[in-house]
Amino acid sequence: MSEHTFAGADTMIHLDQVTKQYPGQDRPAVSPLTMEIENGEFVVFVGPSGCGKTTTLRMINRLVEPTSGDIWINGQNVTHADVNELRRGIGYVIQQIGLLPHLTIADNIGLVPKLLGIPKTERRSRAADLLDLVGLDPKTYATRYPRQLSGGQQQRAGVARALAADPPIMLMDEPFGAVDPIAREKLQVEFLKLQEKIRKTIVFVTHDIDEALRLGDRIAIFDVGSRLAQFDTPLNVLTNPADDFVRDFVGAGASVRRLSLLTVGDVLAGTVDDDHSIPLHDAVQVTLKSTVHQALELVLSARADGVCVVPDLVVDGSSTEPAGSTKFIALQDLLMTASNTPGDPR
Ligand SMILES: Nc1ncnc2c1ncn2[C@@H]1O[C@H](COP(=O)(O)OP(=O)(O)OP(=O)(O)O)[C@@H](O)[C@H]1O
Repeated sequence: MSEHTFAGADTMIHLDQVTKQYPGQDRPAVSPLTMEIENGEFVVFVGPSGCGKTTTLRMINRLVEPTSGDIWINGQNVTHADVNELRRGIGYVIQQIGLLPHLTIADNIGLVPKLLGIPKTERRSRAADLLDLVGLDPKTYATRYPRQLSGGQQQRAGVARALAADPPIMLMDEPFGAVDPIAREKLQVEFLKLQEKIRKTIVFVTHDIDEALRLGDRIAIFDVGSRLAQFDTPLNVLTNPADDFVRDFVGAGASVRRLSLLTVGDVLAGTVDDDHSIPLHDAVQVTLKSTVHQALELVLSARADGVCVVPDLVVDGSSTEPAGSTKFIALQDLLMTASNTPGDPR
């Protein structure tokens, strides 16, 4: 395997001009695509059906072999490397879950560790730890069979199984696609908390723009033929859509989505620091990390004049902000942020 020479030092996955032409198809499923994903980054592929998201994802662990181009993982060219070795470092979660019905949940999770020769007692305790991590009580669920779990619970067990060999990379193809909207939102929130702990490099495919905006550090918006229309942070996608395709894909409601991503701290950072007098009696308190959406809800329900931005969480008795940094943002300025949405033409 040759060493990588040109991508950034922190790059975990580098797709370099990869293409996929399936046999018998007129057009390539993926035309030359180049992208870099950093170590510990959560990247979401989103786009209309048939634009090559799954094909691209599967080229990373070579479930689909690229027709041309190179795949680099952590500085190594793995385009022609041993696939078993490659896949050991890559967890894979799919919508259909793929838990084996005749094995208990603990044995399903222990499958890959077993192949790696890890002894039974260690496999058991690792399965229990992983079940804990994904929010399933091992005492209850370790000995159950997949059919004895709900769809959402099976999905969590699928995530635990993908994490069993502690791979640095996780590929996830519509993992929450089959669960109902409420369970899905809960899984998303829990999965974000999990990612804060495990800091894996994650590539996640979805059709759902809201899921993409909620989860991704960056989102890759695919157009037909795998044209990468935009690869950027959720806020930038909403604020500065690269073209009409992205603008249409994000669609109506970009303003509201943007307000859920923009924090009060972002608003303050963009304002001139003139000396506002603070009418404390008419302001509700928020922190720098509150979203503009939350701030507006509070102000409107309290019929206040604005928000008083108090320092963030107090850690060890000392705040993370210097004393005396309390700022006031008037309702009209919050509303200006709401109307200042270049991402939403409507
Ligand atoms: N095994 C295959 N053989 C031939 N063509 C295929 C194969 N798999 C996918 N394709 C075609 O390649 C294109 C890209 O498919 P892919 O599944 O990667 O898209 P996608 O964006 O993930 O779609 P979806 O969101 O519907 O899952 C489609 O036109 C699809 O029909």
